[in-house]
Amino acid sequence: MVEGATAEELALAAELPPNRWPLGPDSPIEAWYMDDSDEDQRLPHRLTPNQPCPAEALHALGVRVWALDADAYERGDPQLAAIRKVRGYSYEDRITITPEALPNYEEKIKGFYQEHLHTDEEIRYVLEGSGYFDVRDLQERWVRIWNKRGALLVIPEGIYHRFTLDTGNSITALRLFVGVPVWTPHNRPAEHVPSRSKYLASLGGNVEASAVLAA
Ligand SMILES: CSCCC(=O)/C(O)=C/O
Ligand SMILES: [Fe+2]
Repeated sequence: MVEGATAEELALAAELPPNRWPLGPDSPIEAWYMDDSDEDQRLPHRLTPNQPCPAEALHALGVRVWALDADAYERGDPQLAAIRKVRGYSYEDRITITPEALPNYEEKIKGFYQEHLHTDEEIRYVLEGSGYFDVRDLQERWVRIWNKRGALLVIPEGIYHRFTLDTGNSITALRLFVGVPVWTPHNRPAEHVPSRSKYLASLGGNVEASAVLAA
């Protein structure tokens, strides 16, 4: 139990089991396996036919999601407050990614789309617009996670991932963090970064199972 959190806060912040995840085309979050074409990164890159990534597969990779009421943000959303408290997210800022709003836009966009990992969780809450967070699964496939207004996404320390805008070309998101933020990306290969082995160890049997599947 998190110190100081009430039962109500714990319930509001609770992780949903994957079979109740708010994933799908009518939800703020949707996930699918990507094709390998090198067309514009902002296109959806769905396979034909589309192959959704099941919530259980994302959960097994350590990804966590919530669909929040973005309209409630400005008036102080109790669910977001509870998640922040229970998960210890003490830092918060806001990033808007458009050519006009983001200094060094072209360079930043390129950097976000380089496959990388971080030494902490990456936590983003979409307030406006949308974008794609791609994560690598254990068979080296890219899973594209489409995050729209209301999507709160947590991707684990040590997972290889990247970010791109979609064809809407705009996103405003909250960046949350435990303590003083460290944004440094470690571009692949980053096997020497302790967070990578920590991540793989955290997956436990999933790594062995995936090796068998990939063989
Ligand atoms: C919408 S947040 C921009 C992407 C980012 O901060 C990051 O680290 C991507 O991996
Ligand atoms: Fe990142």
